[in-house]
Amino acid sequence: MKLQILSVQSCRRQILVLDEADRILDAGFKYEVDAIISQLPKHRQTLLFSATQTKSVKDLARLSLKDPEYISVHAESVTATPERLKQIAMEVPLDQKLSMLWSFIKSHLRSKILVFLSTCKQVKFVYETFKKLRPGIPLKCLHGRMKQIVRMAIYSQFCEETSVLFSTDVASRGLDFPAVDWVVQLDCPEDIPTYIHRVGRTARFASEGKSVLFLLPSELEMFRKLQAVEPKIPIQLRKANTQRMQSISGLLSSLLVKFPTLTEVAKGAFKTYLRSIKKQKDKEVFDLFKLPIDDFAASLGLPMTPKVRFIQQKTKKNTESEETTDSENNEDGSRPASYEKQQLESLEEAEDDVLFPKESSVEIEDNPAAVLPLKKPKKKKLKINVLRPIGTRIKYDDEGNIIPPLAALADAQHVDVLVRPDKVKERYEKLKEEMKQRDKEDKVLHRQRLREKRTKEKMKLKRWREEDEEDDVGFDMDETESGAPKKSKLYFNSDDDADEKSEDVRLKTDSVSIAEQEELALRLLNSMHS
Ligand SMILES: Nc1ncnc2c1ncn2[C@@H]1O[C@H](COP(=O)(O)OP(=O)(O)OP(=O)(O)O)[C@@H](O)[C@H]1O
Repeated sequence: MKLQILSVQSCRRQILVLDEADRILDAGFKYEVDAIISQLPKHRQTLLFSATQTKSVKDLARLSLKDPEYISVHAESVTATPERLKQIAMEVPLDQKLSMLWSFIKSHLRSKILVFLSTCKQVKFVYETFKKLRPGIPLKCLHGRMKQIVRMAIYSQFCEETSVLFSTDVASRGLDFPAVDWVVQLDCPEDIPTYIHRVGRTARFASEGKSVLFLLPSELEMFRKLQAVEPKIPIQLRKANTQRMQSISGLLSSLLVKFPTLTEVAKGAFKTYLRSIKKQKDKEVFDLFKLPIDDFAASLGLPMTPKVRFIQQKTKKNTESEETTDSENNEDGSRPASYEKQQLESLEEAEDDVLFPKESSVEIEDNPAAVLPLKKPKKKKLKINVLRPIGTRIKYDDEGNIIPPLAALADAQHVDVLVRPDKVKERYEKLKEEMKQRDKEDKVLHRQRLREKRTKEKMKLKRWREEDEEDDVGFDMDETESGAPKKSKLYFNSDDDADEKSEDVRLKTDSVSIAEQEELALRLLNSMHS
């Protein structure tokens, strides 16, 4: 909830109206309210509205009220909450909350449900994960980190559509959603007025509605406080039916693996929830150190419990305190009552600078910049321990005797035992001979391969030429223009040796051809004479 001063030029205005006056008058808006009042005439009418009106003289004195009159619309009402509202509280362990909420939504698919959570990151986490798990009803989310125009769009959608809206306390006051069937308070409200405003989102005017408040075992004091309110809040404590509950921690784990960005959202939800508990003023209800933190992290699907500085500091301090001297303890060995308080106070003072934004905003908002410390954390310097003993590594030989490392260099007396130069020389010679022999063998092998290759090539060439000659003999009997017979074609000319051979082949072929021709001519002549 934020208050924005648009213009304070109102000296002629006669009436000041403050809706949700108890909230507007609390410390968070002091600067803005004082600025507005300073611009208004002293003689004016001041109207304050709220379902949980402040009667604090201190608050009212700030407004310079003269003879204030308290008017209650429900003065005759026996209950502080709407008459048609059915209210129940359920004890649910922290690690079962999400599974319980999931099961609740799955069994109320035709209801319009408004779910309240403590922080923006929790809203984001539940909205993103449940959306991916597809419960069978439209889901929406609303929180203080959203722009006003987006918030208005979500508001309109939720007014019109049967759906589930996950929200922070940004929707706990002043918003008039029609026909909300259920208000689910997944996280315990900070105080009784917040409870009344939250449940007031249903059963409005003449309509009916139901609300359920999830309480951790450590938060049951809130139930007793609600019962003690006057006029009464008719709320009943019921046992959760865990048999009908569908556990979703496994599904959430799978989602986090599939969508790694969700892991960061889950970590944010985890941390901001713990921070919100730590920040609560009512320590009778909210006790951070009673929470099953590891189980809570696992229930969000996180594989490991994220580190939370203020819890670690507390745990560390507890461990250290166990080692303190008896002088700090009472005679019976117990710790003085003030000790724990002191520890917590000093811890809170130290953490507040680092963990909480010093904003006037009432909603617990997860400003990452506010979480970061202003000073850069100093990098841990690497220290080299020069006094560390060196050379203590033990080596064993084949027989299991200990060989000190670098013994040959460090201790000349044992050099002979460890390294024998004559043997080394002998070994080198042997290796050298072997290398030479292998080299020789390699050369021979290489030459042999070359020879084989060349022979193969020659053979191939010879075969081609022979084939070519055969072709010439069969089909190329024409003479050239000069009368000489055509030369056989030479396709490959890569080798001198091959050239000579081809010449022989060609000459032979030519001579046979002429002889045949002569023989043919003689036969013709003989046949003519005969
Ligand atoms: N006399 C009336 N006749 C018909 N409808 C009414 C009447 N009074 C209130 N309503 C309806 O009841 C609903 C709640 O009214 P309104 O928002 O003014 O309540 P409110 O006290 O300001 O609530 P809150 O501050 O808790 O949000 C509205 O939808 C409004 O139209």
